[in-house]
Amino acid sequence: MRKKLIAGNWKMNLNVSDTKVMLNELVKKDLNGEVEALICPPFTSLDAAGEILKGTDIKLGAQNVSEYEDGARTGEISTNMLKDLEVSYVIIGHSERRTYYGEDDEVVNAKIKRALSQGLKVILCVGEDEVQRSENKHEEIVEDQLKKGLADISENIENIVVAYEPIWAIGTGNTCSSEDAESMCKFIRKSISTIFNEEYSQSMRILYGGSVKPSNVKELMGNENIDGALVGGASLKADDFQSLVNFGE
Ligand SMILES: O=C[C@H](O)COP(=O)(O)O
Repeated sequence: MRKKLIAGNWKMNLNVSDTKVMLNELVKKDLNGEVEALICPPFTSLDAAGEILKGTDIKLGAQNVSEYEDGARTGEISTNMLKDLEVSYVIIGHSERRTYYGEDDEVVNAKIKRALSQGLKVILCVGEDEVQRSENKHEEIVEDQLKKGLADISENIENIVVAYEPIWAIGTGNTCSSEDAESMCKFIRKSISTIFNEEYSQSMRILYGGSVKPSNVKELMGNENIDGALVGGASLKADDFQSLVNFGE
């Protein structure tokens, strides 16, 4: 049985004071214990967030990590630094990193290898853009991202989560239909069985991301192959995040 995961990706939002206000409110709320809740704040808020989440069931994640060990890499953050702050998950290959910072599949693969080797859990993001979808190339694009991103990985594969995020649905309010999201998550599970094996593909969690909100989370989570959500905008407020974890209740 795959435990559902609701992950909040705050992106470049909420400074340290805002983080404290949001999380102090969130930790007082009743959250569905059957669902794993994860908050991924900006690097600058990880320490403060970790202090507040300590002793709760809400996990802490980062939005990016370097593929290199500690050393002369100005502006980068290492796995060692994340682990020091009790971070357990890291998002890798988000479309905003791929598009705005030129992260290609090779870099994504190196980051995943580094994170897994250090015992971090990875949320690998894949997804097609609007043109690729209109040309009916979405499966081909996603399969290619999975094959390249997960190439030559055999260590700690149970720590990989995949998030299907169609770029045209991110931050636009255009949610992918529940049927299309399920169809792509099912396709991803099939691809994973080819890359690794059938047994592992059945145990791996696959999330949907792109304009998930309290009003549509229940329908999306009712699908057989959708094991959670990676949520941007709707994860920034404690009430909304509670509602996401409680599937709209
Ligand atoms: O990582 C989260 C996704 O990019 C979705 O963002 P969104 O919920 O604001 O559409």
